[in-house]
Amino acid sequence: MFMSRQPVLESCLLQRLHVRTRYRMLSRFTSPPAQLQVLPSVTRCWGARVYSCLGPRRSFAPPPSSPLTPFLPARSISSRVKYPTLTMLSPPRSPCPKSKVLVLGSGNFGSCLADHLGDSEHQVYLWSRKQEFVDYFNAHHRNPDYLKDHEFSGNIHAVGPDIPDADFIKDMDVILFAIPTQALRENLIKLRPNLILDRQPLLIFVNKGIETDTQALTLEIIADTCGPEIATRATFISGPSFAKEIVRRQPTSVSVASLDESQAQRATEIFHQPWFRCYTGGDPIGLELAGALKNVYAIAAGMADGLGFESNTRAAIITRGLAEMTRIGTAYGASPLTFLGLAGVGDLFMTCSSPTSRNYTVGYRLGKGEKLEDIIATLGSVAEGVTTAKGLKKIIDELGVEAAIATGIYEVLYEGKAVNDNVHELMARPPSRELDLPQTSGGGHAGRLLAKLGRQT
Ligand SMILES: NC(=O)C1=CN([C@@H]2O[C@H](COP(=O)(O)OP(=O)(O)OC[C@H]3O[C@@H](n4cnc5c(N)ncnc54)[C@H](O)[C@@H]3O)[C@@H](O)[C@H]2O)C=CC1
Ligand SMILES: O=C(CO)COP(=O)(O)O
Repeated sequence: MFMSRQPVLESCLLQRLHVRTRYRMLSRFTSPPAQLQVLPSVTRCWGARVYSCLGPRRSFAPPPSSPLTPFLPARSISSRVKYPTLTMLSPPRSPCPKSKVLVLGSGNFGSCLADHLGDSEHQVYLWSRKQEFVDYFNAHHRNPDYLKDHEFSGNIHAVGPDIPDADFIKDMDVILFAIPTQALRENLIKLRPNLILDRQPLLIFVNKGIETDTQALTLEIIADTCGPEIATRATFISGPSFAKEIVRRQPTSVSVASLDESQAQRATEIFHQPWFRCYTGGDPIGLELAGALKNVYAIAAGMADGLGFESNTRAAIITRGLAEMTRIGTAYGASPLTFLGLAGVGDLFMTCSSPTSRNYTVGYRLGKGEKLEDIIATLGSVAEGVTTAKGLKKIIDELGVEAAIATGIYEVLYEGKAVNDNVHELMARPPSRELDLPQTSGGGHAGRLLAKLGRQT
């Protein structure tokens, strides 16, 4: 997945002796994991390399279907079970330079990324608006609400419940926002007076959604609340990246984009590790749209699975969903290429095909006949696709692009359309050309947004 297998095998043959010698040198490592002992030698070597590259985790429970399962220790999710430290065989890239990072939002993704950065020896402050969270986290180094079985990096200190003040912020090198899109504006309004422009930390955003009332992307929310200078330098990370897999150091790759690519490069330097690859780009608008829209198609895919449809249907939803989101994105003024990247098809494929996805789960439960209010009330975590579908509908209407799947999901969620009728209506449409990109003039919505930022299209 993250490297071609042939070079891996070749380099493993060269490294095999080296790795084994180093195993013997490790006094704390008494015997290799059982899985590595029973595998054929070349495979064992590859396994040893992957295992050493991924390093130890305090929590680890590879799913039975994982392709890496044979190479990874059958570690209990309980952190009471300790495994030998193998990071020294392939240590994390040392962060250059070591940074002070404030993570806003202590849900699944905020706490997961705080852990990732803490493991890279950055000094991390994890903000929560709840005092109970702050007290519990600092006492136990665990998140009481999400990723509950994971023991978090010792380099994280929880802060809150008030938003950090100007004195605190001026010491930060990075502020990472992992707050759901609908709550971002209110938090940026609170934070803005504490940001000093000439000592502006790197601002990174990982939320995937569209603001319902305004149809604004995050870039526009930042421009509205903090001004064009801050928005232009804002950096966005998106891509197939389930929090619970990142904390287990499963190989993960993401897209990182900013209008100021030097900022995207800075973010990459902070996040990139052998188990977490970052690919930089300069189309934050496309990256944001891709991340937000894939959640709507994940609801559609889950709904089809919930109704009992199988592989043909899911493949059609993923492929037609990609065509649709590329069409919407292009009409908006984003680059169609961005939708072929990790933030586009990568994340679309993952969330449309995994019950780990909350958006897929919303769709699945709708397909099984549950009511939306009941699903939201019991999901326990945000599913951004539900609110995004509403903002997206207005964008689709304004752009005048054909987007039958997204429109159907909007009608199911907000107009009471039955899920079965939705499928029948989608299938009963007359035949059409498969792939067409809309013509854009004047840069579309992106042109207006960039003009707001003082940028020419
Ligand atoms: N969980 C995942 O694997 C990934 C999530 N994301 C995105 O990251 C964003 C956050 O998602 P999760 O952390 O998973 O959500 P979550 O539901 O696990 O946590 C949300 C966090 O935001 C906080 N929050 C909610 N309303 C708030 C407000 N008004 N002010 C301040 N804080 C507030 C909650 O207390 C909670 O700590 C979403 O946009 C999501 O799409 C992106 C990639 C992966
Ligand atoms: O965006 C995600 C992973 O990349 C998480 O997806 P869900 O929000 O559907 O769980």
